[in-house]
Amino acid sequence: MVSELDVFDVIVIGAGPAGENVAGRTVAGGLSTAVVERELVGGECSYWGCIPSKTLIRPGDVIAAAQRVPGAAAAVTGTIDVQAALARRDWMTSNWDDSGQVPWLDEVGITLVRGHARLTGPRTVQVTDSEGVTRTLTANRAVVLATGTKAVVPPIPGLAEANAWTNRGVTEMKEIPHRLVVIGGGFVGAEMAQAVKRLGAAEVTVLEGGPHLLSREEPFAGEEVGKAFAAEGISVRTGVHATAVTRHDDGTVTVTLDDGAEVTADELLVATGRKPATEELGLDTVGLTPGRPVEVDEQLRATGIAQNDWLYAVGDVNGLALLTHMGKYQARILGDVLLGKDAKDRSSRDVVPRVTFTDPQVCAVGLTEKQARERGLDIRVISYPTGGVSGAVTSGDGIEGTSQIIVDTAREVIVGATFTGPGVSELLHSATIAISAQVSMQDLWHAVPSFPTVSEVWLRLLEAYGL
Ligand SMILES: Cc1cc2nc3c(=O)[nH]c(=O)nc-3n(C[C@H](O)[C@H](O)[C@H](O)COP(=O)(O)OP(=O)(O)OC[C@H]3O[C@@H](n4cnc5c(N)ncnc54)[C@H](O)[C@@H]3O)c2cc1C
Ligand SMILES: NC(=O)c1ccc[n+]([C@@H]2O[C@H](COP(=O)([O-])OP(=O)(O)OC[C@H]3O[C@@H](n4cnc5c(N)ncnc54)[C@H](O)[C@@H]3O)[C@@H](O)[C@H]2O)c1
Repeated sequence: MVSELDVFDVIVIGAGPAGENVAGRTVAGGLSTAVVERELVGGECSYWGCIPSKTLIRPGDVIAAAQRVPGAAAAVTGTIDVQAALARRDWMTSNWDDSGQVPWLDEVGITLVRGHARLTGPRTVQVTDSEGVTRTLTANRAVVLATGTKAVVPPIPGLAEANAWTNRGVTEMKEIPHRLVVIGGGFVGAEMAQAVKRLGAAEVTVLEGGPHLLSREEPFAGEEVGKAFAAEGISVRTGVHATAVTRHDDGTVTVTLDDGAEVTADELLVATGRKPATEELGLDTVGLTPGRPVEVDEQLRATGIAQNDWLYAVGDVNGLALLTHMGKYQARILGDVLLGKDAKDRSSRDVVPRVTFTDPQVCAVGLTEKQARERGLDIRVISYPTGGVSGAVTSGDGIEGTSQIIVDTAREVIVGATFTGPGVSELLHSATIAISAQVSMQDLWHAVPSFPTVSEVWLRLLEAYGL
């Protein structure tokens, strides 16, 4: 018999940023809501993603910024206090303890159920706790999958036995390795390679299969980051593939490459992408395929199930945009959908803002040039050096980078933008607004950037467009 205590309007599986935000919205709208979490409330972002990675990047970034300013540079003479930097990371992750996040759930009235959840059929979720005790929950209105992703570990011989770091190992590190080798030069690999080097590693080598770092972004962005990495002694090898990994008895690890070269280090970070956490979720019981992302429509409703009015997916698990802010956006939209409002996701496919927190930063939103051309859009690509405006020069010496917009000439609106340069992340939201609201080039001309700010690149880009 089903206990009334186990029946909710909404059951959310996963208490990461996406799951927490759906639950916050539905409970505020009067729907009884349970969240099931098998690890820590807060998810990957709080403990092994955004928060510890950005905290570990910050000390090196601050020093680099000061070193670009004559006068201030002279004041930066010491080395980073690594123990203090790691202690701050520990504080930022609450020592991987979620007791600080749980009271919010209680305060707003969300029921937290600890354990591993799996679907057992439409609207039913079985939860198994750490003692093996199971409980079956039933949802009157919706089950929301918000289970996130896990690191992909490619099938390279020896890798599974090499005790390599994924994002978890590197964000939890207790000391800085003397030598680090990184497989994969995407978001995680690039950010963490530079963080570890700046925290004091003697040698960092990034092995990237594609032609340049940050393969999802404009090619110039990855090339500029690669150039900056070379200048600070981070070795980048592109177009290479690992064929074997060996962990030796002395603790060192060797990666053998397809060109016969070998790289030996003290730690190995695997940063080759993510896979959806849907393998043990009971997707097969509702006609979906385990291990695949849960594809959704514009209302975040899972597709591929007949007459689906109950199963939804938000955040990384739906594979649309693997970023915290996008998962939270989807959660807000879904909250409104479940409360009966006419809400739709307008941004997760084509208006996704993303920042790679390397130095230089790579900030982009919307389509890349390649994506725009693949869609057959008639475009003009306009670019201007980020360092070519007074606001960059007053910020320091050697501020370089590229600002680029992609204009759909038929509609005279921007469909993609990329800004590279040190500390330019705050520029990005201006482009996000322009793209999301489809502001015309003519109207942008009247949005005057302040002098002397780096935002003046907007003025130069519009002039280069012909305004
Ligand atoms: C190193 C690193 C740095 C990153 N930096 C950034 C950044 O700077 N900015 C940014 O926007 N994004 C960043 N990301 C991405 C960001 O972490 C993810 O997009 C975000 O965590 C996704 O949120 P989510 O709620 O969808 O999933 P998650 O945060 O993965 O949460 C899912 C939760 O579901 C739980 N769960 C899974 N399966 C079950 C189950 N069957 N039963 C019960 N519970 C379950 C998990 O334990 C987890 O707590 C980074 C990622 C990494 C790895
Ligand atoms: N600042 C941020 O917002 C931020 C930071 C970190 C992660 N994230 C999110 O997490 C996701 C995952 O990040 P990620 O870096 O793991 O994945 P990614 O997809 O960004 O990069 C993976 C890289 O590994 C390379 N690669 C794959 N297999 C390889 C192999 N066998 N050998 C060599 N190279 C190989 C790929 O070419 C690619 O460049 C990102 O897509 C992003 O959405 C965001």
